[in-house]
Amino acid sequence: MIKGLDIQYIRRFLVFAKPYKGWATIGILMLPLSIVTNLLFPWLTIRVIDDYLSTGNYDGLPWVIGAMIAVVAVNYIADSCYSYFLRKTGQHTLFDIRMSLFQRILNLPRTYFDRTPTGVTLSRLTSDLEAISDSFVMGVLSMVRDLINTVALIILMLFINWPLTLVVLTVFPPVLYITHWIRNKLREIYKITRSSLAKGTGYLQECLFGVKTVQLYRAEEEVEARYQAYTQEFLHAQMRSNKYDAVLFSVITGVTTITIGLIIWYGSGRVVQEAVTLGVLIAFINNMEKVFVPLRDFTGQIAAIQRSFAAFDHLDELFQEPLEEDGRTLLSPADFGDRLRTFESLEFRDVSFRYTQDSPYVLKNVSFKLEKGHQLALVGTTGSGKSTILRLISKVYQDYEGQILLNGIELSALSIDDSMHLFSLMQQDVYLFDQSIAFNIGLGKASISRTDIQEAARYVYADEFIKNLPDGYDMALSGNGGNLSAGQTQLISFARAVAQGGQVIMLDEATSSVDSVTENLIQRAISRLFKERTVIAIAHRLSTIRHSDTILVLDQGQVVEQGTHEQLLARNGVYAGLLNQAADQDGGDMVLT
Ligand SMILES: Nc1ncnc2c1ncn2[C@@H]1O[C@H](COP(=O)(O)OP(=O)(O)OP(=O)(O)O)[C@@H](O)[C@H]1O
Repeated sequence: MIKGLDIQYIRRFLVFAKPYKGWATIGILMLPLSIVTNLLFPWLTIRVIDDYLSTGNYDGLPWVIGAMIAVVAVNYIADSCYSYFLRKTGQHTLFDIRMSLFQRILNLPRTYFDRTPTGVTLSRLTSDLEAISDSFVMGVLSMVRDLINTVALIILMLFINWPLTLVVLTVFPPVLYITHWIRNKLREIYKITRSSLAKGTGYLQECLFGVKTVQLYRAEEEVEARYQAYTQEFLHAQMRSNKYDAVLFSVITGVTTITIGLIIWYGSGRVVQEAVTLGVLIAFINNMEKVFVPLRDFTGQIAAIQRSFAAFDHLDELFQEPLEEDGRTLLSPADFGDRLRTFESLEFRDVSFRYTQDSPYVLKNVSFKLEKGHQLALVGTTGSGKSTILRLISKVYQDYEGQILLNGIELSALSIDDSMHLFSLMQQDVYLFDQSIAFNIGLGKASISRTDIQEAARYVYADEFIKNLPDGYDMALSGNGGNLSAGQTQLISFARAVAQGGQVIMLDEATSSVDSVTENLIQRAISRLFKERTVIAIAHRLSTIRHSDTILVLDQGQVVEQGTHEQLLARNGVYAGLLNQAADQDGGDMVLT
């Protein structure tokens, strides 16, 4: 009844259980013991009734009763060990799946995050894994045991009295048909349930992230209405699945009762004719419970297992997401030797790029060269492609046309680790974790010392303000640096980039205005970097732009002008126009946006 695809999933995920096969083996070895003791009990019941109670000969009866007690005890122990060891295997396996998924998510390309809301990924790691833990690990274990027990019981019943067993078996085909039909229905519904839950979680995550904006713009009602729509979809799917669950449950309960009635009706007639003993009839009535109750539970477990198959489906999708470097042939360190030890040059040759196959080009034949010790400023109106250039250098996106040469080597042939160690990125939209300032500066450099962290902060003039904060470098940040000012956040981002130790600084200059003292520190840090390092900067402030050896002016993805500040001013073209525009709006340092 398990479809080919399901078996494929199970196989794929069973690989994770391999390290725990010792525990699984102990659990599985308990199964025959559980089955044998389960069969011995009805057999001993028949013996007690037919050989002792019906004949009035009680010699040896205490031994048989003793044996029955021992059988029950062994059955109990075998069942407990079976559940304990297999659950332990399941839970450790899930732990490994969770860690492996998390690691994979961290390495997925940016395109995945562009098209997938964060909440959807979040629900894969939380509710989908929970569904597998609750339903698959627990459900499958009891289902397998119940199924084997039921088959074994039916075989025993056939041996004891086949005509009575045939009475029982006549009801099996309709029951199996109904179970199969409802199973398919439930599977469809569980898929909807999980995807609406994921959508709801995604939206919830987005709302909580932007709750301040929601409150500021009084958008509570609008946001609530959308959340209600998602949760309502979830509720409807749940209601539908409840309906099928209820039908299934009552069908099985009804069938059990009818079959017991049939057995009593047919069996008592045979007892009167002395074709069946009383012990056999009583054992059959008892066995009915043992055949149908697992069948009823089995259908309940099927519902839970459907839920976990839908979850497997989602996790499998995530495991199938290609990693950025999948399918690419990369050069190994042996191929490029020590040509990447120090930064020499970075060259764009006719680079064109679009984010997706069906979207327009955002970079068109861009060419420039950055030499060691030089500074390059990227200038242009919003959306002209400046950040995209930095993203291509950082290998956040890779499928560009043309050539990007790092020290003469094609960038797409290098792994992120082999190329990115030469660069440090100073982001505008820096993310600060809810950890200490020291942790945030040293991010990604597990072995960095406190002295090096302080050195990096001193280099960008951040040391003084950090030392004046309560707890200094150990001050805990919260809410993405919500307890710092915008300027302080920028300085920490600068310190983080310097601590990374890259030879080329990629700066995405912030446009937001900060207080004049911090602004002064930021300007001093930038001019120090421009004097001492190789820099490629998305520059907005005239003071930053003027420090650059080369200014690249971009317009709608194309390089329209290239030169020094003086050369471009003399040209009186796009750059001069941008400057004039900024001069009209600004009082102090001009900001080109
Ligand atoms: N992840 C993305 N997916 C699809 N299109 C994108 C993506 N990021 C940017 N774009 C598009 O690419 C174009 C260039 O964007 P880019 O961020 O490089 O501009 P920019 O010059 O850095 O702008 P700004 O100064 O406003 O930051 C824009 O039209 C933008 O809409």
